[in-house]
Amino acid sequence: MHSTPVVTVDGPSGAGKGTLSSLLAKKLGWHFLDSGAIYRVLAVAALHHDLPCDDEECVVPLATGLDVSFETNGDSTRIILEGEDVTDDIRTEEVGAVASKVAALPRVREALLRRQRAFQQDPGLVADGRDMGTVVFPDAPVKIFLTASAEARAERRYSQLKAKGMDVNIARLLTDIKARDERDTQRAVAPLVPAQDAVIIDSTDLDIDQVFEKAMDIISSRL
Ligand SMILES: Nc1ncnc2c1ncn2[C@@H]1O[C@H](COP(=O)(O)OP(=O)(O)OP(=O)(O)O)[C@@H](O)[C@H]1O
Ligand SMILES: Nc1ccn([C@@H]2O[C@H](COP(=O)(O)O)[C@@H](O)[C@H]2O)c(=O)n1
Repeated sequence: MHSTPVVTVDGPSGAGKGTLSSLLAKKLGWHFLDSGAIYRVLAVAALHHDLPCDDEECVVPLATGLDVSFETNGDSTRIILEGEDVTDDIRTEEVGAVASKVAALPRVREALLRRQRAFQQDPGLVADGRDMGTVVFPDAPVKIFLTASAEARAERRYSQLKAKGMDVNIARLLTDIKARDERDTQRAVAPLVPAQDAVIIDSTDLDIDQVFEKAMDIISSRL
């Protein structure tokens, strides 16, 4: 068994996993894995290469040889795919939707396992995703499942995209979030479910500081 500690943060889209995980990683001085970014990069690569995103035979070789690097400089990380900076391109709702399609392919998930586990390095790792506590790091000593109502998550996404100057529609965002929840929870392999030993935080009525405080309490009690 690996001795480097891992805190896993799983949950549905827009629950605040990325925000919480990066705050925790900073506070603890640990590494941070944004596993969703890997699925998003794979989605962009499939789109660039014009591959059918639901065809396992086509996507598995791409996942296995995915030429991606995460270049961290202080607080910012640039994501480079095949020599091209795709940091901003991977964050659209469209790419998120394609990511959830490639993520439903069992052999694609298998092909990305080793790449994700390689992030487990001293002094510790905070891992953000859907199956961090159930599949990728089942022995993690601290597992958090962060959720919020679909309406709260759509509102958060709306504010986030509006702040970036994007033209967004809240009803459409809510529909997209529900569709992504459906795909992520109903897929045959590594569906989105809390690990049996996860602590659930419902952030619907909590601000970021309150969520962070709860998570730090959980970590202190388990480590
Ligand atoms: N508790 C909270 N209250 C209000 N807004 C929040 C809260 N947590 C996060 N947010 C905001 O919600 C938006 C989405 O958060 P974030 O990107 O961390 O979610 P996520 O779960 O990582 O989503 P995804 O899985 O789709 O990447 C961000 O703008 C973030 O600032
Ligand atoms: N461990 C994970 C992480 C992500 N996914 C899929 O990727 C999509 C995009 O993820 P974001 O967290 O960046 O929104 C997501 O909807 C999942 O389908 C996954 O399957 N497993």
